[in-house]
Amino acid sequence: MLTITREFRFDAAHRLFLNGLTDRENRDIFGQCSKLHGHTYRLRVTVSGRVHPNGMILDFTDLKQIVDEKIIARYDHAFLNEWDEYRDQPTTVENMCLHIFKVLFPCFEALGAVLTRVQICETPDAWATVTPDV
Ligand SMILES: Nc1nc2c(c(=O)[nH]1)N=C([C@H](O)[C@H](O)COP(=O)(O)OP(=O)(O)OP(=O)(O)O)CN2
Ligand SMILES: [Zn+2]
Repeated sequence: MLTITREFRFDAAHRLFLNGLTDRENRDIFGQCSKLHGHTYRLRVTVSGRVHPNGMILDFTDLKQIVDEKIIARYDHAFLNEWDEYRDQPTTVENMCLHIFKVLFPCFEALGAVLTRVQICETPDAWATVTPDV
């Protein structure tokens, strides 16, 4: 399969916790990550589709515009826990990937491309990846 990928970066703060638990209980589960801290996240977005006569699946500029508008504008320099999508679930890279995939999929579908992978790196050596169900 032929795909194209663009990488984005955003800085955001978060803390990992479960609603309804005490600070002590959250600290037992999430350790230091239950305290407020931040990351420079790297987000990789991959799409596939047919190669158009211009030689492109999708212009990287259009890909960037969509991701900037739908994701980066909301998440860069944000406190992630404040967003509705994380009201009832922790701001792990797993949940972030699942949410971003859900948001972006229809945007690329409207342009005739298929979102095939979303990957978020929280640190240089820890990340999550989501691909569509087959
Ligand atoms: N499966 C997941 N595990 C963890 C996540 C996650 O999103 N998914 N997130 C965190 C925290 O956000 C934490 O900030 C991760 O930072 P990290 O530096 O990796 O923390 P560590 O203590 O594990 O690494 P050190 O290199 O020892 O500082 C935690 N887990
Ligand atoms: Zn963290």
